[in-house]
Order: sequence, then C-alpha cells, then structure tokens
Amino acid sequence: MSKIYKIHVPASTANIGPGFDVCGISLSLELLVTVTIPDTSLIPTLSSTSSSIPSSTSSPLTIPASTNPSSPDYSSSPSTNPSSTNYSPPTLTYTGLSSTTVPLSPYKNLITRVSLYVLHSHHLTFPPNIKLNIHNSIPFGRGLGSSGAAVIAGVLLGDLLGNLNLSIQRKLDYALMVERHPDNVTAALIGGFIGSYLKEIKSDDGMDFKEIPLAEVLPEYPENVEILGEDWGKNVPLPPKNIGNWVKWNWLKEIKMVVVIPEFQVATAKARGVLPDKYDRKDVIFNLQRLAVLITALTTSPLNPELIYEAMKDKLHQPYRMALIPGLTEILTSLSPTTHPGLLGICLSGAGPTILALATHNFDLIAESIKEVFKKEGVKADHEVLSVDTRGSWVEEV
Ligand SMILES: Nc1ncnc2c1ncn2[C@@H]1O[C@H](COP(=O)(O)OP(=O)(O)OP(=O)(O)O)[C@@H](O)[C@H]1O
Ligand SMILES: N[C@@H](CCO)C(=O)O
Repeated sequence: MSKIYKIHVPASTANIGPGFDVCGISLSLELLVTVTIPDTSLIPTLSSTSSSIPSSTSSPLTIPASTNPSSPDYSSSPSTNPSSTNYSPPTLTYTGLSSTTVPLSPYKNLITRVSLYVLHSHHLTFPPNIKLNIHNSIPFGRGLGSSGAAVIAGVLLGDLLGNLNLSIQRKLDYALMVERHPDNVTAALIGGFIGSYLKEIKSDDGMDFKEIPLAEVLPEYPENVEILGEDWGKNVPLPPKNIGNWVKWNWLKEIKMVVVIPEFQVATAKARGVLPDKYDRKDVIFNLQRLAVLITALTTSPLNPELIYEAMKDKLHQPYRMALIPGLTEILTSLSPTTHPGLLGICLSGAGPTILALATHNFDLIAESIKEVFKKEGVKADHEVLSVDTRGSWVEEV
C-alpha cells in the first residue's frame, strides 16, 4: 500500500514597514505538496551511514502532532545504492500558479533541491519512485513569500522522506541555510505574527554562516542517480545549530491583510541589490523608533490607526525600491486612515511589488484606490483580502 502525505505551507508577508528582515506574518494562501510514497516495504535504505548522523536538536517548542506524522520507516530494509536498483527519482506535477513555468526536474526545482540538500546532509538521497503533486496558490516574485514557502516545503519533504524527525528549530536552521533572511521562512514555518533574528556565527566557531555561498548549499545536482558513493554527504555544509530565534506575537483577528498584487514580478535578489551597504544613523533610528511602537500598537486593542499608520513608515528599504515599483511613492503617501477609514497602515509586502494594507474594514475601497495608482502607471493589479494563518506549516498523513 502506498502512503500519502500532504505538506501544507502558508504564504507570508515580510517587513511590515520598519521591520526589515525582522517581522513576518503568515497568510491564508497555501503551497500544498502531496507526496505519494510507494509500498514502503519495497523501499531500500539509501545509505548504510545514515544512522550515524545526528538528526535533531532539542526543540524549544511543542510541535503539533500533525507536524510530525509517523514517517515511513526505511531502517529495516537492506542498504542499497539506488543506482543498482530499479530506481527512479521523484516525479513532479504542478497545478496552480506558475505551474507551466516552474522546473519539473527534481534536481532543478527549488522544493526538491532543498529536500535533497536535507537528505544529502544526512548521507541520504531521494527514495525511489516518489510522486509529488504540488498545488501552488502563492504568486512568484511578488513579495508574498513564495520562495520562503518553497524552502520550508523542501525542508519538510526532506525530513519526511528521510524519516529524520528534525526538531522545529533544526528545520529552521536548514531553511536559513538557503534563504538567509529569517522573516518569511520563520513565519511560514511557525505561523502567525513573528519577529525573528539570526544568531551571529563567528568564524572561530568553525563556520561563518554568512560566508557559505548558496551554490555550496544547493549545488547543481547532476541529472542522474549515480550520486551515491563513498563521499556522498561528506562535503555538504551543515547548518550551525539554533541560528534562527523567534517570538510569536498575538494577532488581533479584526486586522485583515489587503494585498494588491501587480502583474509584474520583482525578484527578491534584485530588490536586495538596490539597497545600500551602509545607512545614516537618523534613518536607522527612524525605523527602530517605529518598530518598537508598531509591535505593541498592532497587538493592543482598541487599535489606534493614526499611531499604526505612522509606525508603519520605513526608511531602510522602501525608498530604495521605489525605482523598481512604479507608483509606490504615491501609494505610500496618498492613502491614510483619514482618507480611507478602516486603514491602519500601508507598506511594501516583503521585497515587493505587492502592496500590503492592514485594515479593519473598507477593504475593497482601499484596494481599489491602490489599484487606481498602479493603473495610472500602466500596471494591472489584482487584490485579495487575506487573514493571518496562525498554524504555520504542517504535515498530515491521508
Ligand atoms: N512553489 C514553488 N516551486 C518551485 N519554485 C518556487 C516556488 N515558489 C517560488 N519558487 C522559486 O522562487 C522564485 C521567487 O523567489 P523570490 O524570492 O524572488 O520571490 P518571493 O519569494 O515570491 O518574494 P518575497 O521573498 O519578497 O516574499 C520563483 O521564481 C521560483 O524560482
Ligand atoms: N526582508 C526581505 C523579504 C523578502 O524576502 C526583503 O525585504 O528583502
């Protein structure tokens, strides 16, 4: 009998104005990966060395039961190199957004490459004949955390296929090796309104986290299965332990996220490339003051729209990204709680180009006003009214 699992990962919005690379909120849009594992009694162990690799650290959180279903147990099967069996790597099918353009090779697709990184670092590779059906509702390259969700899905997939039982903290460590800003991945993994920071890893600890090139973490894996051998898994950069740290704030249910999504994409790498290496002290203070106020203002009832509106302003990333997003300056200055009752604050969602408006009512009016500005710039946009997802990522056996 095959086993079927579903991996659920939410979208996320990051920064929320002044909290650049700090704040994230997971959203009610989902990336769903359905994993079909053939009769596990026929699946060989993929490496005899896997049991010697420590697979987890202790978790600071209680993991919901649904996050760690009983994974298939390969351990009693004989150790076999897949290249010597009737092996075929995972097959991928996609439905939903970007389903016609996303790579379907398991060695090129972001979700499966990340899962292979997790497996590889445990001296494992894909078990044979896995089927993956991916349904994507998160638009690519719009600032709604599509890559963060794909990375988390990949870590959860690797954990499932390797029967690793990684702790939630260790899963985050793996995700942070791939996406080095913690805001989207932490919100996608944990769920809710999240503040996070990365531990500074000094080189004399044996590894400088920031300096490991992504190409070494996610190498171009060859398109064949002859990749298990004596050295398989020996030179994989392992994540330092406990690099991501987070807090989860209360979220008031009356606050909804109005997201206005332009039709064009802005790659996060490009939107980070326009940022300066150094900032003026006054701009840093501007953000710190607002961020400190924003967290309490957003989590305290009754809400104070004027306070929140000012506290959602930013001088660390949005001013530099205006050149990439036509209409951004006007959008950020022309709507306010006075002109649009119900509006709490407005900012770029993640690296953009999506606009995030936090609001308690008048959602469609707020969205239409933002779309009007985009329209003047010749940009078509859609909108959605989203809720916070408080559950985060989870895996179920169906
Ligand atoms: N479901 C997915 N499957 C495979 N690849 C994906 C998936 N989602 C995202 N990606 C990859 O990530 C890229 C988008 O990443 P990018 O960081 O530029 O934008 P984003 O994550 O949507 O925005 P932001 O980080 O600002 O929220 C896509 O072009 C694709 O290569
Ligand atoms: N904090 C990140 C989020 C995008 O992934 C940025 O703004 O670049």
